[in-house]
Amino acid sequence: MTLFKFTKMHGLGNNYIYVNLFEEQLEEAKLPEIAKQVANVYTGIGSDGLILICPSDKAEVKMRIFNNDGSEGKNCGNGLRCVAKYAVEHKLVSDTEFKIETLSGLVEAKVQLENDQVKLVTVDMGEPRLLKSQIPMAGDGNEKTINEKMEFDGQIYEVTTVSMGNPHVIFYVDDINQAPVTTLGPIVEKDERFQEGVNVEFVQVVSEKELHFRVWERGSGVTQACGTGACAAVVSSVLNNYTNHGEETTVHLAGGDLQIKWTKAGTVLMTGPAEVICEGTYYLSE
Ligand SMILES: N[C@H](CCC[C@H](N)C(=O)O)C(=O)O
Repeated sequence: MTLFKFTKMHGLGNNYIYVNLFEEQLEEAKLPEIAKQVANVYTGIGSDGLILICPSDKAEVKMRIFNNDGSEGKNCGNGLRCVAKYAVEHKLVSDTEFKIETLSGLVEAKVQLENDQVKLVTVDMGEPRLLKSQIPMAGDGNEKTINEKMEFDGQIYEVTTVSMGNPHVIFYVDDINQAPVTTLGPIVEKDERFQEGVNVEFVQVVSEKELHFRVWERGSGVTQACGTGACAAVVSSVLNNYTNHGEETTVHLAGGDLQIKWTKAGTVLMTGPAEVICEGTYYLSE
C-alpha cells in the first residue's frame, strides 16, 4: 500500500492537493494517475489537481502542477502563492522573499507574515509572452493576437491571447453572469488551433481599475480562480486599452479578488491570499 502525507490548500477557492517531495516519494510515471485519483471528489480527496513541492537546483523550491485530468500544467498562479506559504511555514526557505522554479521558468515570491503565518503573497510572474508562437497557437508565429476575430462553434468572436508560461485566450463579455463558461469554454479549450490546448477566460470590464473574471481551465474545467488567467486578463486589458499599463487592477474572480499590475518594467505582479484547508495521509489505490 503506497501512502503519502498531503496538505490541501487553496488560493481563492482554486484548491490543490500539495505533496512535499522533500519528505515524500512518488513514482514519476504514476503522477498523472495520482493527480486524477486525489482530485476525484467521490473516491479521492477532491481538488482541482495535484501540486508537488520539489527540491530544485535553480531556486529554493520547485513547483509542478497537474490538472484534475492528469495533464501537467507549466504554471499556476494560485498554486505559487500556496507553495510560497507552505515553504515559509515549513521552513523550506529561510527568507520571506525567494525564487520558485516552474516548468515555464523562475518566479520571485514575497510573503507577508502575521504572527508567523503567511496571509498574503506577491509573486512576480515574469513577462507575458504575446507572439502566436509563444502561446502556442496557429497562424503567423511572429504576430500577436489582440482583439482578433476567431470562429468557434459557428460564431465569430474577437479574442486576445496571452501566455504566462501557460496558454490563455480572453473573451470580453458585457455581463459576466451571462458568460458562456461551460458551453463555449470546453469547445475552445480543445480547439486544434491551440496545439497544447488553452485556458479560456471571460472578462467584463468594470472600469480602468476593475475587471470581473470567470474561467474554464485547461485540464480542470470551471475553477473558482485562475491566477495565471487573471494575469493574462490584465495584460490583455492593457493591450485593448481597457486598463492602464503600470497601474494596479483589481480582478474579481468567483473565489475572491486578486491585485494585479503589469509593470512598466514588463513583468506582471500578482498579490493574493493562500490558505491551508487540511492535512492528512492519502492511501493510494493501486
Ligand atoms: N489549468 C492550467 C494550470 C493551472 C492554472 C491555474 N489554476 C492558476 O492558478 O494559474 C493549465 O493547464 O495551464
